[in-house]
Amino acid sequence: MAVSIHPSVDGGIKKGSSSFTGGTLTCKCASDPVEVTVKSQSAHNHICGCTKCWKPSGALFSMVAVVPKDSVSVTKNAQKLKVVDPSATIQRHACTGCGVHMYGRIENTKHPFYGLDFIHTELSKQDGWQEPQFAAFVSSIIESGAKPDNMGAVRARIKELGLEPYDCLSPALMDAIATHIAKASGALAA
Ligand SMILES: N[C@@H](CCC(=O)N[C@@H](CS)C(=O)NCC(=O)O)C(=O)O
Ligand SMILES: [Zn+2]
Ligand SMILES: [Zn+2]
Repeated sequence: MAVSIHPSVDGGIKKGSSSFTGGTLTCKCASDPVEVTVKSQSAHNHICGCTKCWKPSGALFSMVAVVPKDSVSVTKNAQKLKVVDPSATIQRHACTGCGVHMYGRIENTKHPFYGLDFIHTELSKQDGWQEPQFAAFVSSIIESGAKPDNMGAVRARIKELGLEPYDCLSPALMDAIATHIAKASGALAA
């Protein structure tokens, strides 16, 4: 049986729609669910193996994308949200009822990704969100208890799905982060 990566990709990756302009994310509470409205298509969608990103139960990976923070608003039951780890770079606002992370925000204005919020588009009923582009922090699944001996099979399955596995972010995003830092330090002309 194929290794299960995440329910949104296990059956094959379905392309998003270039005309899609956003939708609503709903947590998993049976009553009074939190609702977040996103008025934008998502970008840089990827699966993430790190211990900090929210994963649906049983999944090895999370699926997470970014949107401009100004396109994100909490439209129902905001009182149920709480920041999981206030010391983290990404402030993940989770539902205190079901544990789902509704959005993650970077408050540090100097951070390379400041202005972008992190969202899990699987929480939306709408079709058309950008499909995942790569797999990040693959080795980190071991930190959640995945068997090191199975990593070859996990990476092979990710490749079979058409995604490239990386142990940090993708080269394009790592280059963007390094460029931002080099411009801030003066090593590169701004
Ligand atoms: N190996 C670590 C990696 C954590 C990590 O660096 N996660 C990345 C991808 S989400 C990140 O940008 N984290 C910032 C944060 O969590 O605030 C873990 O699994 O906990
Ligand atoms: Zn909830
Ligand atoms: Zn992550």
